[in-house]
Amino acid sequence: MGSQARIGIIGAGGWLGKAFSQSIVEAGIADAEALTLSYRSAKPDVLPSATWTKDNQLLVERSDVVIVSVRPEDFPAVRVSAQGKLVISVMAGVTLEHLARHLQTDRIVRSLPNGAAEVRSSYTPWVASEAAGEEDCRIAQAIFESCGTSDRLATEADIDYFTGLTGSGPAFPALLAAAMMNHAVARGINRDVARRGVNALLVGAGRLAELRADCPNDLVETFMAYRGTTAAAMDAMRAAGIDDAVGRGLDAAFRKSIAMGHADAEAPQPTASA
Ligand SMILES: NC(=O)c1ccc[n+]([C@@H]2O[C@H](COP(=O)([O-])OP(=O)(O)OC[C@H]3O[C@@H](n4cnc5c(N)ncnc54)[C@H](OP(=O)(O)O)[C@@H]3O)[C@@H](O)[C@H]2O)c1
Ligand code: PRO
Repeated sequence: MGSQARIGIIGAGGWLGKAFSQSIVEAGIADAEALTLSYRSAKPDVLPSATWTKDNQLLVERSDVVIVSVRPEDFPAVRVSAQGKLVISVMAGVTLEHLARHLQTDRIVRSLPNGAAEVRSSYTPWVASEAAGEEDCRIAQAIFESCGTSDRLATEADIDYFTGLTGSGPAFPALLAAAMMNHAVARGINRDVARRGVNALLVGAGRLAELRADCPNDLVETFMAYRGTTAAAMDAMRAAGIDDAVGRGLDAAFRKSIAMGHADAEAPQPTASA
């Protein structure tokens, strides 16, 4: 499809929809003029040369590839027929089977990016339906790589697991950083200074990980080997159950993703209309 790909994004006014529409143009996968972007409330003030619409069926008709980027609870209200089109979903917990039934196409890629797509640093795992062809998979992978890195996974259950691991993932360093900042402020450190310090270490840790590409266990051992302040802190955090807490969190995210898929299966069948 090259630069002539006609791509539609349902929910293009949202966090991921905006990131994808911009990264697709930046990467030269499609010109802005070849994008049809839908919104529900306010028309976003980006990509003015794309076609913006509230009509999702019109979007489907104008597109070869349709990306669905609404929240899972809003998906039932997206009543379109995408027969014969490639659909790429970024929605958490919405199964391939439900996507095919609801959108009336068997060419589906189910993916799970993360919020770092906004800074073109998402990690996006994906799976494809049996009917999705080689060219479908190639364009999907190119779209994901326009805003970060990506892997095709073996099974749909793996996507449910990665929904917590990397889809929700950027929230977890943020959770750790919030705990650190709260601790510093409780110790009487100025809030702005604590925020700058903690934000800087998040960015620095990310850049170090990018540069060294070490296994996280190796990085932990490198710090442990000093047997100094860092090891004292990490020993205390482990003794307090940090590994168990993280495991419980990832299990909870996996269960939630599966439960969302089951809820979909019980949802009433929509009637296709614009
Ligand atoms: N953000 C993440 O970190 C992340 C990571 C992985 C996967 N996801 C998945 O990605 C999807 C989008 O997430 P998000 O964070 O981008 O959510 P978001 O910021 O809330 O964006 C969703 C957008 O969809 C719009 N919308 C809802 N119904 C619509 C309709 N019928 N037609 C057109 N637009 C419609 C909403 O419009 P309004 O302005 O009217 O609400 C909103 O702008 C979700 O399914 C989520 O599970 C998100
Ligand atoms: N954000 C969405 C959620 O929390 C999907 C993964 C990350 O459900």
